[in-house]
Amino acid sequence: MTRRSSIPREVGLDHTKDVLREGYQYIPNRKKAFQSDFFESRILGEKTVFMSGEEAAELFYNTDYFKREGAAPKRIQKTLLGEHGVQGLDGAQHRHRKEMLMSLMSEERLQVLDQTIETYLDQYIEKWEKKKSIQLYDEAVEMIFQIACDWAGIPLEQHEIRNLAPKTADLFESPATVGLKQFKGRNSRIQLENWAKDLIMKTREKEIHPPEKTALHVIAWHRDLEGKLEDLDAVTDDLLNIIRPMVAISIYVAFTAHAVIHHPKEVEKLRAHDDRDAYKRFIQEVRRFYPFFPFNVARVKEDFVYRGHAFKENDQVIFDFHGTNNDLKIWNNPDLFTPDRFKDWDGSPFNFVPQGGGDYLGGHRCAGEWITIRMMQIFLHYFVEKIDFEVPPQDLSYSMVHPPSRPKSKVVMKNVRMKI
Ligand code: HEM
Repeated sequence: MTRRSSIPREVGLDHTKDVLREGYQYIPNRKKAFQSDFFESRILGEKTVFMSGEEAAELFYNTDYFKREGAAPKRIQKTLLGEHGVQGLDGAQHRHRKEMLMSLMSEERLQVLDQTIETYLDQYIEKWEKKKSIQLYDEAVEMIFQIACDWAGIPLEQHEIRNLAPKTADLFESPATVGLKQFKGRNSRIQLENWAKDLIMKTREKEIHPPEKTALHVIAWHRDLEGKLEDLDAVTDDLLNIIRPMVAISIYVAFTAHAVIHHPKEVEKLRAHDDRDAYKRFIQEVRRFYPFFPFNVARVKEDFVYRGHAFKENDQVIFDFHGTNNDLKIWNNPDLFTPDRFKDWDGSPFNFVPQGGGDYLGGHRCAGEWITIRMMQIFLHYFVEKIDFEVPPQDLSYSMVHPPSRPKSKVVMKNVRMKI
């Protein structure tokens, strides 16, 4: 029996190649062509409902309808996420682990992070002053790796910084790749898992003593729902779920610098007012405007009907982050970089979703959104108020096809100087 549906369907056997060819624009292009926020297509040999926009976000993040178990493709688990992370959990197990991760995000711990970021930035700027030019993205990867480990209570040897910082970047640079780059990402994941496992075992065996409330301490001593010490593979992924995405903020740091370079009038506004809200609005606009993760995948929990479409248990669904952040129904002139639009933003958890939507504890919204915003704000403050730099000719364009995108030149800055 064929299924009836009011959702438009893209004809053809399989559209995986179109997804790879069009990248961030695959869903928005069809949304426009079908004049619909929902459409059905086939990718990786599976019938899939694609959805975009505010209503779609509300549906996607409803855990009565969708689950994450068995949703993420293996190539993403073996690079970005790990096979035992919270991303693949549902229900009570998910909530229990997510509560532990969210406990790391207290105001007290975020203030410690703010200070740590400033300390490292001051040290790095001293180093940059001695160089003719720097590549901001690479510097940020190395610096934020140390910031993350310091904040997480992880002891680091000098040689580990050079070895592990770029490997951490491999995890978020490789998921959408094939061949050698994918192989490199998988290898880096194995090495980082060994490193994280070793840190957790040493903590449990009291060979090292990370301070209380740090991520390493909290994660290593976490107990499961039955009160037993959490499974080693699970906590290994939890620890990497802190370090890896903190390092990934390097991409946003590069895009923040990109926005500073391209929007001098907006920078002038920041200088004129120097108020925290203006800085926050600028950062929110960076997160809305620039592409990061294009979309995410889930599976239908139990049969249900929505918009006349029969969703069947285990069907694949994909939700569009970038297209929602640029949706004409939500944002006026989404192609313009306009931080002031956030003066009127209603704060909905479903219409601005650079790091997912919905609820932090009950759902899969990113655990590190507050860290991301604060770290970006501090970097922005340094770019605007604390340092001078020149921008030599370079290719600052970025891809709208291959995720995660970033400025091609990695943002070269010349003659970086601390302002007097
Ligand atoms: C670079 C900036 C970041 C971006 C663009 C980002 C984006 C995302 C996205 C799109 C999701 C998936 C939401 C969903 O499942 O639908 C997610 C989940 C997650 N993120 Fe982030 N993130 C960032 C930074 C961070 C940071 C700094 C941390 C931790 C310190 C973090 C920890 C997590 C965790 C643990 C999850 C899984 C949540 C769950 O499944 O319940 N992220 N993030």
